[in-house]
Amino acid sequence: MPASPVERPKSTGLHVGDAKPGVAKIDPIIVVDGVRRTFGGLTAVDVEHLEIPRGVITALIGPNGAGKTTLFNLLTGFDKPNEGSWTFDGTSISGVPAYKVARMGQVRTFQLTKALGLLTVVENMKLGAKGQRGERFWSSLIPAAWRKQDDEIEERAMKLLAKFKLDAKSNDFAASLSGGQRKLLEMARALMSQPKLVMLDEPMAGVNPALTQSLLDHILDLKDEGMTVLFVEHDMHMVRHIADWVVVMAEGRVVAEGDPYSVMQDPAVIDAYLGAHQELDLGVVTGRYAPEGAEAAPDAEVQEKLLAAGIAELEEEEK
Ligand SMILES: Nc1ncnc2c1ncn2[C@@H]1O[C@H](COP(=O)(O)OP(=O)(O)OP(=O)(O)O)[C@@H](O)[C@H]1O
Repeated sequence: MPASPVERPKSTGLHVGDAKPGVAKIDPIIVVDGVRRTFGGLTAVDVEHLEIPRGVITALIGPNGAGKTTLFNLLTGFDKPNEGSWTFDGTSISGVPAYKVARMGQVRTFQLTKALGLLTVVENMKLGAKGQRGERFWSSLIPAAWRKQDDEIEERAMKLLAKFKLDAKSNDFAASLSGGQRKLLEMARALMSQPKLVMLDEPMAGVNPALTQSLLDHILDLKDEGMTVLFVEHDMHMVRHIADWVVVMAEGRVVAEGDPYSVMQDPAVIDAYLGAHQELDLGVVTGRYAPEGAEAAPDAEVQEKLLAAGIAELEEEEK
């Protein structure tokens, strides 16, 4: 039997006034204004105003094609908008390239590509370290300084790998890892740069149940260690139990915001996005339960709305 998880309370009181799209946060780490990105005639992102709260876990959800990944790419400097601006930690970073954004403390996980799979696990980790002296011309002329820093980086990498239970695999090719281990490596690599904000793109995709708990615990640990987490995810069980705040996008816009319990009971969100598979409760593995007064699994009510929307019937017919 796995040990009972330590209960980790959700953060509340994050916003000012009613929870509606664009609502101001008490302490935002990211503030987005008028960001629009089009591809030909298609508007992929059209966000009027969005604030991401600091020091907590925010989920970005929405149907396929809602613009979540495009917004991630814009905020991290991997893509450029047609218009709009945003700040990170009070500094404008619109138009700042990805490597500089990462150096400022805002990192995202990126998928282990084929090329990175041909590097070892520890080599992947070293790529995540920022400001490596060996990259700079003058200091690279002093091999002793370079080696000392390389040793420090390797030591940090091995400590993180031990935390993520990947240390025994440090010299294996990254391509040999399982889907879940890859996700852990992607997260560990992001932490090499000691970030303030970690952005995770579908952390649960391809993860088998054996590693689910470990992955969720690591994400909750990031928050406990003082980092802000923003993640895109389709797995609603995870969103409900991990997120302190949820932002819903559809057709490029932010259509709803709020704590997970309210957002997931919003009929507009259910209609637009949620399936009928809400019956599982992850509180048992994450130690995150619904606050007093909120229904963790509002199954009967949700089921009713789904029936009204014709979604539950559809599921029945498909069986
Ligand atoms: N490079 C591109 N060129 C053309 N269209 C693009 C490009 N990138 C994204 N799009 C389009 O922009 C829209 C938003 O895509 P995006 O990938 O951001 O959505 P998403 O919410 O992340 O979806 P998913 O959940 O399926 O990953 C989609 O209609 C997509 O086809």
